[in-house]
Amino acid sequence: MPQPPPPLASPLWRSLRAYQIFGANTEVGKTVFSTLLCKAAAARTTGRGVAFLKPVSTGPDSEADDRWTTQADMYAPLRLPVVLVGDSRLGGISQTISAFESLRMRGYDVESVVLFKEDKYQNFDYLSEYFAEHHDVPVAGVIEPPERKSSLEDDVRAMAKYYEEQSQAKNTGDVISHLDKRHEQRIASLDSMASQALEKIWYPFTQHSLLTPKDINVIDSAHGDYFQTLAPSSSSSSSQNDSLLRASFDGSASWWTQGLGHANPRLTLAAAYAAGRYGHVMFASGIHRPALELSSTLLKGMNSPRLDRVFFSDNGSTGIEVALKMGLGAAKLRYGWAKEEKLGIVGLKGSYHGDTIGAMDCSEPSGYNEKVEWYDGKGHWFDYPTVLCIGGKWRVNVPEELRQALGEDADFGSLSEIFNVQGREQKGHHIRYEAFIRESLERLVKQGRRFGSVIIEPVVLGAGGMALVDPLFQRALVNVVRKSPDLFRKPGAAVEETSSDPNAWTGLPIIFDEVFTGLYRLGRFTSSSFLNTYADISVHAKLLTGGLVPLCTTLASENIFQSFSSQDKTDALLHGHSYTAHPVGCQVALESLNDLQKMDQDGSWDWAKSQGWKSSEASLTSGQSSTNVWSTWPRDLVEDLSRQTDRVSGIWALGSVLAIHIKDASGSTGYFSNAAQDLRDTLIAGDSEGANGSWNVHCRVLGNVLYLMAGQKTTEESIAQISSELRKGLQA
Ligand SMILES: CC(N)[C@H](N)CCCCCC(=O)O
Repeated sequence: MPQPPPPLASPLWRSLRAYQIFGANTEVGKTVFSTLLCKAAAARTTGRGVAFLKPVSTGPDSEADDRWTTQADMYAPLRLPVVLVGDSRLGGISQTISAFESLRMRGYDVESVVLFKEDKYQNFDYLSEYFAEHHDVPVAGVIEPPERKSSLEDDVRAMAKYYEEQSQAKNTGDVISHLDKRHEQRIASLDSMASQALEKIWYPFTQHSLLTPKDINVIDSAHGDYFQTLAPSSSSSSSQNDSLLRASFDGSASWWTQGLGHANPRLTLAAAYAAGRYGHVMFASGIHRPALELSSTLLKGMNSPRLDRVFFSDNGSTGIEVALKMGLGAAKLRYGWAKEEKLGIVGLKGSYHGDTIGAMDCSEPSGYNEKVEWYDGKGHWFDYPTVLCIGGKWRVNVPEELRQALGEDADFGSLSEIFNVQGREQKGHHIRYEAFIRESLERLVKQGRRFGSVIIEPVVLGAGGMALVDPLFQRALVNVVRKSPDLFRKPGAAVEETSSDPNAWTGLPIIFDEVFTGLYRLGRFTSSSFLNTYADISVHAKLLTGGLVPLCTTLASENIFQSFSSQDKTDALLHGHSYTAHPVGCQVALESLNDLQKMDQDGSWDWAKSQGWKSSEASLTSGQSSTNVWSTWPRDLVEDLSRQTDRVSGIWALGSVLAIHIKDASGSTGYFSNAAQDLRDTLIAGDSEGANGSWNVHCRVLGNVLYLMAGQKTTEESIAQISSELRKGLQA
């Protein structure tokens, strides 16, 4: 089978300069200007060649090379500096400005506009002023070529004379000088960025004293799943002939946000449209189409009888704070707790719901919060069984301390079998879980603990170390809490009336933090579906906007919503960010969700599902399709790597996430372990043998866990290439 080409590096060399000529229209003189610029450049580069390439033909079917993508989109990953040939004819001003804007919106640097100077429409005069004033881009005018002669010979002679004269004209020379200057500036800027960053930036989740310039990922641009980063060899003396940039797979999906590809033109256009139509508009007591349509799309996609209302905020952390206010507020009201009777949350060990202090307080004490002055963990965090592939077997691992209550580790034939929660319930697997949870809660309540909400990340605990939780345990937790209002009401308080609303919360409001796990990250619209249950409050961000802009939504049931309704203004949910429901985010989210849902429906992920995940297991008797639990990462990759038991303690893959738990010789795990660092360094060093330069995999680790997160548009070829790097990296 022919090998797919390695990921594409944007071409940028110290000596060789490459430019792209775009025309604002047909017949504007692309060939003439290309010839003039090549001749002018050749005159300056004694002994070195100047080459010109017309990569594709357009036009009618019989002449066109490609009809499926615009050329502006097709070449975008190369991000060559652009010379735009403007249109000097009637209508040419708007043609030229539109072309410029379309290129700029796609991330091109239009360095120079060139066009014919002619007297009738005088577009040159207008455009020179326009581009100088609005974009600081120089416009060069060149006299028009001579009229076509009747004889070919005369015509060739006249054009040769024209090219000779105009390539030496000052205006043409100025274009080349300007391009040279901009080239030098671009490289100088890339060269100095890392050291400047060390002086000016305060990085997130980074110990600066350990940081050197070489640790800083200098990103020139990004496209699809790849950053274009400054290659380590770029500063060496041999670099005159090496591309300064290399493709770097964005292995953390830019901190779990990326789904539809960097610089996705549809999302960019959606953002530009909303910015152009609204900018940002105040949302309290207002409404705009993008927010309303997004709310309907989200609620419909969640398909939950318990979710009716959408509250907008900025990012996952703030969306969680909103959810906590909703859940704790509703519980306090229902059970009649006084203001000073503080309520805690029920959660899971290692959970992490955001970096703001309220969100931190619902995580157990850990390295993340131990030095945060105001941190005050408020809750109980259950330990739980996790799922890992170990030595080729899919296993539910029960922590040592829980074995007496929950039983021993159990092996399953596949991940799908573990996720068949209804099938496992029919076999009674949940009974010990439920008993353990009920007994633990009873004990805590007897000790005087009070709870106001359950908050969990369905299935995967992200920042807590990419732990894949046994979904049956989380389902048991939800079910026990819902069946146990007796544990949560204020002692001595009258038993509350049963609500006529079948979807009213019972026990405690259940909050699902789907910020990382939802919206197809794990292969499904909502990760709650893995638990086969519905939340009362559900938080969504990250993939919500396909990876372009921050936005968060907290969805709630009508019943929760009504808890805040009274004649007293202070009973309302007094919360609202300045950029609440910003139209740009809403429009981008709408576009993202539509695209993701379309991909789900049209079988875009069939290639991934058929990589070993689509099997017909006899155990799947409850109408649950085995293909519902699948990953972008091939099953044989996961199972093969899991057999490297000398280095790997376990591995799992679900949706676009692959998590490798590396053994730590010192026995320590968690964020402060360094066990996964070697593998990360190997992947970052990259494949130096790529045909058009080296490429690498940029990723982050969570202590002893190295995870890779593909996008929802990542191709089978990319996954195969990265899988091969991973196999090599683990053997190294
Ligand atoms: C990205 C995100 N949701 C959280 N704010 C940070 C999670 C911890 C990541 C730590 C790291 O990458 O070093």
